[in-house]
Amino acid sequence: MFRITSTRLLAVKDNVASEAVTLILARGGSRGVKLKNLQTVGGKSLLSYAINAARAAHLRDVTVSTDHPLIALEALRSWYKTVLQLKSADKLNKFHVENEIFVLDKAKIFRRSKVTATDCAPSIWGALEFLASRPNATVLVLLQATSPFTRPSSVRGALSLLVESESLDCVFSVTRSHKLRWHEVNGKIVPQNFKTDSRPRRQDWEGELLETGGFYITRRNIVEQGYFQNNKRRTPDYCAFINVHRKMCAYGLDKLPVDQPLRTVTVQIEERVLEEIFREPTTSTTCVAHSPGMPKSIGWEIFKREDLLPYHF
Ligand SMILES: CC(=O)N[C@H]1[C@H]([C@H](O)[C@H](O)CO)O[C@](O)(C(=O)O)C[C@@H]1O
Repeated sequence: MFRITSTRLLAVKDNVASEAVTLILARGGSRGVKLKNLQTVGGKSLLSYAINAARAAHLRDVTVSTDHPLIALEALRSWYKTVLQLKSADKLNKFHVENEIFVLDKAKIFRRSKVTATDCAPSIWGALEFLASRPNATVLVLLQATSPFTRPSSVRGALSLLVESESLDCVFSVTRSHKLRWHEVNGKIVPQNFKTDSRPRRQDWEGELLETGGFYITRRNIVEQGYFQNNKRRTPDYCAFINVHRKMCAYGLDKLPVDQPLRTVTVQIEERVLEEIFREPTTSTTCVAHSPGMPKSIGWEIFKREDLLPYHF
């Protein structure tokens, strides 16, 4: 498992990273939640979180691919908070079209075709359609708007990891889980990742990696073969995994605190606590909860929420 550090972030070779293109797929016809990409969390649309993450990660070439005018408008609004106030025709005339992509300064909107925006179309179709218009791109960064907590530093770090390591074909976001899974077989429940007579203890088990869906960074040749990930071998030889914030995985979108201000300070503290426990699972709970700069109540709140009590001592 790789950890992204700020030193690594500084080491990004901009010339290589510049061959990377970032894509946010945001179709209008989402079935489960209508116009899902425009739904808000903490007062901001899911799409704007993805755009902001891309901008904060200093990704140079970011495109939103959509088949829906409101989504295109929201993409522009997120790029330029004032775009809705652009009343002068002069400003609007600055739009131009390049290879099917509407460009307004740095904001790019790709007109997604109906075929790649249907219910049964997988993301890879949208990615392939877009890449066809970008023959010089060697790396695709796919950001999913359904993960509003994707951290810019994770994306930037993941991209540098890929561009620095020729042997890597893809880097995508995962989280580590120690949950015991069961599945149903003919009306009976059967343990899936453990045996009932030897239940793993958290501290003796490295857990499992769960794909969070936050981002997928893949070399062009792999995408052209129809995949975001290759399955040649396990990490770190071909795929690398970034441990991203557990929250993305632990909370479904439906459980997010919709339209309530996000407590970002808590998120950072939470990450510190969890990292500490992953690094040293035998650390005492009291020790972590009382570490310098850690408000006591928050420490305990995190343990409770993450089911680390009473299992973590
Ligand atoms: C890159 C990719 O395959 N994206 C797919 C994601 C991820 O599989 C999921 O986010 C992983 O958690 O799921 C969907 O959004 C979904 O099921 O509606 C479809 C989308 O095509």
